[in-house]
Amino acid sequence: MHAARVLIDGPSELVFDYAIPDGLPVVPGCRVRVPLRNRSSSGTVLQVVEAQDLGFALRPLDSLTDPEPLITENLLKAGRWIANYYGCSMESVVRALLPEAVRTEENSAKTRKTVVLQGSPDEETLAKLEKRAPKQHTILSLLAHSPAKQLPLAELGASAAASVKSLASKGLVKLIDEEVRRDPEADGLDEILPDSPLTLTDEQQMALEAILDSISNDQFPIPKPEAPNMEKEIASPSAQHQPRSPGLGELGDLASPKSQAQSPLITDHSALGTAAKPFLLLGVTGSGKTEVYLQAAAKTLEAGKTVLVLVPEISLTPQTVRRFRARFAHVQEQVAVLHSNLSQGERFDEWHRIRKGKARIVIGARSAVFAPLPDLGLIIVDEEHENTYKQDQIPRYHGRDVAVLRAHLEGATIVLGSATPSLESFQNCLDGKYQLLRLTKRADSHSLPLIRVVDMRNEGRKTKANDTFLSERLRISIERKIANNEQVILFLNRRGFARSLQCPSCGYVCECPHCSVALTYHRTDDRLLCHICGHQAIVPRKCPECRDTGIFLQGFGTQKVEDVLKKVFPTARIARIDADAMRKKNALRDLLNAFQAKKIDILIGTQMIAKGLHFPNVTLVGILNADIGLHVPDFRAGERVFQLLTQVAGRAGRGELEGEVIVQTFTPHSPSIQFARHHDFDGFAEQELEMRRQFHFPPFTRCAVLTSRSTHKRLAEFTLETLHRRLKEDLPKSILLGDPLPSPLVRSHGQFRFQLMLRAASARTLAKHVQAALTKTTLPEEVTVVFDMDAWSFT
Ligand SMILES: Nc1ncnc2c1ncn2[C@@H]1O[C@H](COP(=O)(O)OP(=O)(O)OP(=O)(O)O)[C@@H](O)[C@H]1O
Ligand SMILES: [Zn+2]
Ligand SMILES: [Zn+2]
Repeated sequence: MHAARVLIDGPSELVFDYAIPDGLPVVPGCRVRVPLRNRSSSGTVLQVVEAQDLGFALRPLDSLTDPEPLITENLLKAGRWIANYYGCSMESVVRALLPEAVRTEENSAKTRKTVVLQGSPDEETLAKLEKRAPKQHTILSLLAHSPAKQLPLAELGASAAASVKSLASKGLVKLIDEEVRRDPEADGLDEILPDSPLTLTDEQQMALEAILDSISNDQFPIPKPEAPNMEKEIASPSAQHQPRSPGLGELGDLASPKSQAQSPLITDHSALGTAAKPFLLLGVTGSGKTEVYLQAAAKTLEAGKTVLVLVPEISLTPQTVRRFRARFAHVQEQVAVLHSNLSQGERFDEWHRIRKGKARIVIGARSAVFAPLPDLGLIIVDEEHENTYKQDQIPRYHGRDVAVLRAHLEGATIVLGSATPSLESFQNCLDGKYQLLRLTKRADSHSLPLIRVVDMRNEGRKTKANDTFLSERLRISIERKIANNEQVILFLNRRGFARSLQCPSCGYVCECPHCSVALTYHRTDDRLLCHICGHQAIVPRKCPECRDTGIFLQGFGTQKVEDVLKKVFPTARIARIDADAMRKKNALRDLLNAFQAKKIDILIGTQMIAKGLHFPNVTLVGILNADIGLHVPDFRAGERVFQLLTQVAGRAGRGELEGEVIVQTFTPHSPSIQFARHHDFDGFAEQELEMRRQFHFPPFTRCAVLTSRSTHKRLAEFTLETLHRRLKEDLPKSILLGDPLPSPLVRSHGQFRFQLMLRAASARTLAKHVQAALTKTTLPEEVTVVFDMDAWSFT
């Protein structure tokens, strides 16, 4: 006899076996109702197992909630891998796999009463009806003239029900419950004009052909990704930590002990044909990557397969989404865009449309990686370097890496695209794990914009105190553009909290001698601290380089910039995009539309405006403070600044007019700025990778962060110190263990936070060791401990 191993919905992570009643087609991934103590509960079947003889009969499960499994076998496999690798509960992963809207039964499909004509009535019947029941006659002729020979009951008038009932009793019509789609696009969206494929440039053509070759090549073996044995996200016993449940540890199919591969998820690359490798499409800004995606997607659909497109965030990439809609306007009903603001009902319908293969091209952010597309042929991850792909809540998965895994499980082709790929992905190309495709020229054959670097160390003396962020050069350029009716984007690189010390006259920044990241100033005890290794330093009263005494804390916000600019350019129309200004629904869309329509001269923004926007009339992009992001306690700081400068600069000169970029900085010689200035990704990657190798950072190690949080500062600190001591016992040589330290953002949401960083060549070794330490430690009730594998945020 077989039993279903069922994960019960709810936070307690309970797993129980239930007998499967005869004839019930229960397979892994099915949703079921089961008896639990004296009530009924819902759950997900993780496995179907041989029932053991326990000396008593297993309780049978009650029923299947859906006729078919909601989670496909491949997604269930991916889910198990995520639970293991990121050290979170399978329950939390099932929550990610099945959106709330799909799990709760109240959202079930919306239907409407519909009247369907049955055959065609003979003359005699019609004549009789016309005389005796004119209303029934009218309904029949309406139906006969409707294209589908059916009409919603509601459209037949208020009192049609009785007539329809008697028509039904005569067998002339049938009343059915027709499923209707709650169409998220039914109202309010701008009209989309269909467009057609462009003639590709040679580079685009070569990239497309490589991708298409891989799609038509079906020999795609199933990989064994590295799966460390982490159990779950760990919390205090009362809050989240529950005794280990049966079933979750048994991950035989994925947890291959031999797998040792480091980066994204692929173990034995020799087993994969060359065509099967993930592609990294490295194309300079404006090189036409999107056109390559569009044509690859079209071919995939033609081949009868489906397409998944991941973007960093739907609301921030409106132009990319619109281009997909326009290209596939002729099969509009096959496109699903998974916005975060879909209603529960809409989400339910879109999800089922996808699962049934009705929506064959899905566009969405991170969580769309779990869209249940059947026959997946192609996955595109646009702007693959974006940190929004890393989820910062349980389960803390990386959407791009899960996409790579999913592509392998499904035998699909995957294309990661960016003008500034992550060093993780680029190193995978150097290692031969990914295949690099390059677009080196802008598609419209315009040249990349000229980037000028303004040394702000010389500006302080020239300008008045209240507009020190605006150099002469930038001010003059803005004036000129406005006079010419051209548009300007000003970009403010902002980090709210972590402050570094920088000398205003020479630009010197206090850095950690061991880690080469900026030291963070802690006001409370007036000291500088390295948030990676714990190195401490006293605050210099004079600049160590130039002896200037004005060494200061830097940072100003978009609001202030806007105020000052309004004074400096009183006639200009100025608008600001930042998280505060964009709280209102559609505010971003309206503002971008206004900018497109040239109703705004100067647009000020933060990181938000760095992503794939395309405004032909923008001829000047100013970057006000290129340094800020450079001096945060994060080993990816230099990489982020390079990415931001390159992406932002890429917004200039995308039309007929030539573009100009002005970068203001206190550290004009920093490599991130210089390489960005020369549009030199390879140069940047080479020197940055050398630094990463030397200091043992990713992609050469796996890096995880262990954080303790509590409203009681001392408790949080003490807990992490205890964990640190445990971690030090029998520490494997290959693990680099950092000190327990206050987080850069030490207090957040009323909780005190302490963290330590772990690095190792193997994620598995790392996770195992952490798990062992946690098992040995009893966590106090009020403390939450969070494990973040492949951490992307160190705040
Ligand atoms: N083969 C082509 N012929 C003519 N124009 C093209 C071609 N391919 C793309 N374009 C146009 O060039 C512009 C830039 O292309 P696209 O936005 O696809 O580049 P991208 O690489 O995705 O840019 P980014 O990374 O900066 O967002 C668009 O206006 C697009 O319509
Ligand atoms: Zn100095
Ligand atoms: Zn350090």
